[in-house]
Amino acid sequence: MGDYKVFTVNPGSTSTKIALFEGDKKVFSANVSHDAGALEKFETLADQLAYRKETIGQLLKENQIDLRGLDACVGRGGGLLAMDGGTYAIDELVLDHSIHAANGVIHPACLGPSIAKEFADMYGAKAYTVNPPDVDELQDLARMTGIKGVYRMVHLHALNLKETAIRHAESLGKAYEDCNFVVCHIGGGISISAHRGGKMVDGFDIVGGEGPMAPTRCGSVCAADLLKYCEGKDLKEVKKLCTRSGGFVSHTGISDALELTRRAENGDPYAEMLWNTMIYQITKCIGSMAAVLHGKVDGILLGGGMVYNQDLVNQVKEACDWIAPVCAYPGEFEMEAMAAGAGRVLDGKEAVKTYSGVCNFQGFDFA
Ligand SMILES: Nc1ncnc2c1ncn2[C@@H]1O[C@H](COP(=O)(O)OP(=O)(O)O)[C@@H](O)[C@H]1O
Ligand SMILES: CCCC(=O)OP(=O)(O)O
Repeated sequence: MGDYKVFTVNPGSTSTKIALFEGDKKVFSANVSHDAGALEKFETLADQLAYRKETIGQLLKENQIDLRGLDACVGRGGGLLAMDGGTYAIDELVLDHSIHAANGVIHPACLGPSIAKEFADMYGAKAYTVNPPDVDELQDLARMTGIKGVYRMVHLHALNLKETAIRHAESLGKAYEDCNFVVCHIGGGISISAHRGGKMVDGFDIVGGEGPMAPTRCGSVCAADLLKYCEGKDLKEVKKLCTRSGGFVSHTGISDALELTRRAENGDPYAEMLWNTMIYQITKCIGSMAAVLHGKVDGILLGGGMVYNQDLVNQVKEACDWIAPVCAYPGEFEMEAMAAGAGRVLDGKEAVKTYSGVCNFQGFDFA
């Protein structure tokens, strides 16, 4: 990659991460934690924009970071209508759809494009968003459900999943497009996905209640049980089980997996059962993605914060390494992925994409 100066911005639920890259070298990074109360006072995501930008400006000033000569600024995206993977120019449509969460998924990542565009304009740089969670490359077979008119659409940690896959393919001396992988992000939310020919051809929707239970998410639940559970309840509150109040939060009130494992180690049988159940469900989902790839799997790749836990990695290996080698990439490469995505288009290795604003799946002609 050329020696491009790229500034990356990743707004999260309780943090704002920034990083500056020169070529593939990270020359500065910072992660500001926001007090939950400080964010709660903002009614809408858009209301947080000024506060987030101010936080970033202050960080740059305190650390004497000079963005002059910037080539590109990349913001993690969100809120966009389903799209193919790639690096997208941030234009008026991206700005409008992300800040207003056109797809109805309200997540702080939606602030990324607005922040990136502002810094890019300030320094005469390009503004991009790379593989936002709205990337949906499902194959047709993965779309249909048993209810007429209901089709599967997914949201996943596309940024980290794809970067992990690209890096692992490189380590095998291959191109991502020539490999088959099952790639997982195991953090506050858990993404499990099947990658073939450089596309995420199947996966579980992390905002819709699919896949394994996660620290903040309920995961797949029998439809009949869920309908019964909904009786007499506020549906808005029930829906939060899919993204915020499910999983460990529903059972224990805490989302911190590290704390849950401490409780399990100290002999709490409930915590131990939850931990083992989550891992069991992860392995079942990995198995189903391996079947999607007809068993031709070059690797099962594990990323995300919980992969720092050796027990989790061991249990997944024990259950799944008959399918393919299980490789752990603890933490995430989100900032690196954004810089690399900008680098690929600045280098001309990949064409920059224009967001169409039209969902990339429009149903089947015959159904
Ligand atoms: N050694 C560990 N054992 C168990 N959980 C861990 C460990 N290290 C980090 N975690 C958990 O990982 C989760 C955060 O993962 P991360 O990928 O950063 O989350 P997010 O996807 O929300 O950004 C937290 O619940 C944290 O407690
Ligand atoms: C919009 C989906 C992105 C997401 O769920 O990320 P986290 O799990 O990090 O909240």
